[in-house]
Amino acid sequence: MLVTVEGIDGSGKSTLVKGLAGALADLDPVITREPGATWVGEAVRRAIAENRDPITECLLFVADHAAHLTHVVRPALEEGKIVISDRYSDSRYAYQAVTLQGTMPDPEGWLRAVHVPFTVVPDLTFLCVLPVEAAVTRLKEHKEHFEEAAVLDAVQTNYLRFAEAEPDRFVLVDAMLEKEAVLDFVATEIRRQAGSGR
Ligand SMILES: Nc1ncnc2c1ncn2[C@@H]1O[C@H](COP(=O)(O)OP(=O)(O)O)[C@@H](O)[C@H]1O
Ligand SMILES: Cc1cn([C@H]2C[C@H](O)[C@@H](COP(=O)(O)OP(=O)(O)O)O2)c(=O)[nH]c1=O
Repeated sequence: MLVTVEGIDGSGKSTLVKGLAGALADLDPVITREPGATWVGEAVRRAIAENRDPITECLLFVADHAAHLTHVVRPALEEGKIVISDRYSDSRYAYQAVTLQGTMPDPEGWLRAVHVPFTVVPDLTFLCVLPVEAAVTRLKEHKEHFEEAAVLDAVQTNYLRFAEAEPDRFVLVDAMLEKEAVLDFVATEIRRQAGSGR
């Protein structure tokens, strides 16, 4: 079963995924992430730091996804493992649809067409949702971050649109709850879905 965790920067994804490793230890999940599950992530970090060309950056994110699938996701799924990924293809559809605006007519359509022939669609996607101002406050307090509030707002609007279009795959998570409550909600839902044989 492939589970992904999505949401804007500062929505609590990394905290949640770390918590899931402990809370679901008996299910022996493979915990992974995009970008950075393979060496390609280093090229992505460099592209983000240099902040030059959005198409180059986007294609590096896609390359990171391809390597992630080949070296981590597919092998683990073939072994029957539960795979939990902190970000996955919906991050591209949500973020690059914004960063590629003005470079081509229909960035989201292009991104989806690039992924479809080789990606593995998640069984379950948790979308961590919170007011953009709350995410920005958390980020300012605790870590470096890359995106402006206006970008994060557009990204979150995209994510919510995806969730509405695929209600069977997406589960909305109230990211304003206490960390423990978020973890408990998501861990319970993963156990329920794993038990139903997804
Ligand atoms: N539910 C929560 N309530 C309050 N603060 C949180 C919560 N979850 C995470 N945080 C804090 O917010 C910051 C960003 O969280 P993080 O997990 O790194 O987000 P992301 O991976 O989505 O960017 C961290 O300092 C983290 O401790
Ligand atoms: C995976 C992915 C990430 N990103 C962005 C989101 C983040 O701003 C940045 C780094 O991702 P990440 O390290 O997950 O940041 P955070 O933990 O703060 O959410 O890259 C994309 O723009 N497209 C993608 O496909």
